[in-house]
Amino acid sequence: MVIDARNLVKRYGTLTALDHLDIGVHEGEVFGLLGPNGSGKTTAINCILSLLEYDEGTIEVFGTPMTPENYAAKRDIGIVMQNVAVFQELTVHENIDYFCGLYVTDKALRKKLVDEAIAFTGLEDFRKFRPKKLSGGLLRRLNIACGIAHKPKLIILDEPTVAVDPQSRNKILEGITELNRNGATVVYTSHYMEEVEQICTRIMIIDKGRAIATGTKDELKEMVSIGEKVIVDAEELPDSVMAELRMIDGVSSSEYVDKVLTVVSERGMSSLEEVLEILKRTGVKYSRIRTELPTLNDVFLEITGKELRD
Ligand SMILES: Nc1ncnc2c1ncn2[C@@H]1O[C@H](COP(=O)(O)OP(=O)(O)OP(=O)(O)O)[C@@H](O)[C@H]1O
Repeated sequence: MVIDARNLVKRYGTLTALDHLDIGVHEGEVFGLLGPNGSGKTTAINCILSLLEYDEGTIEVFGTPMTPENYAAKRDIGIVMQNVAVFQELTVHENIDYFCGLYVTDKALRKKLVDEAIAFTGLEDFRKFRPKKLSGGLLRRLNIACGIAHKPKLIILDEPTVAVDPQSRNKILEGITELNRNGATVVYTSHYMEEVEQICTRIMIIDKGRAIATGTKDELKEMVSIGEKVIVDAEELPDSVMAELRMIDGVSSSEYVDKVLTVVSERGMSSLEEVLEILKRTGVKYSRIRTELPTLNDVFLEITGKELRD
């Protein structure tokens, strides 16, 4: 296992930020830590990296106990923190060279690695720029380049796309997938379920410092009792039609709010055909129709009773 953290407890005064949390990350995974703001993602990462003391538990990284002095392990870890941490007085190139130089002393090798990191993050045109001249998205890309230039075996990214424009966000997500394809194990924290679904091979959903579910996105979605949702924009919907919709075999709930009809089926069931048949037969005027499969938000909602994006 690349990371084997067991029974982690971290308290800040009376607040328990990590509550007997186990995190196991296997080689080659893109492991997603998904949870709302304040659920303990950053705290968990900081404990794993030995940047933060914890109250209980054990942590091994690359099979060795993780301590602040475990430099052998640290050399093989790339960290991209939530807050951009670069030197304002250094250029893009100098920043990446500085961080890479913490791990790589051979100048020729370092030059090659820095150039690769610049190309990888698409910063070629900004080599000589200082951070304050960069947009938010480019700054994030610089932050990533600084964390990964030395080609670490394990890359930990803590919410690297917060407040990033869609173009940079896509570039970042594609880049992470590519790093993984090139052999890095990745730990990715986020409160955006779409991102985690897009790039992570296995996901742990956490809430209040506790793991509430772990698995592939398909495994997690199998945990929810609902199946497909049919969503229809309809100007008007008489109660008699609502009553008929509720009678469809396998429908677990239906509601009509703000001119939007939502019919939810039980797991493994679909009601699209019947919904359409009833709407047509009863002459209900409708416009847009779409279906949605369960999301990770539904998993979160069903287990915790609240939305992931509170
Ligand atoms: N230094 C600290 N002192 C006291 N409480 C803290 C400290 N750092 C974090 N906390 C609290 O611990 C809990 C977990 O915070 P943490 O930052 O790990 O969550 P997170 O999931 O990373 O959230 P975010 O996405 O907002 O960073 C929160 O309730 C937070 O307020």
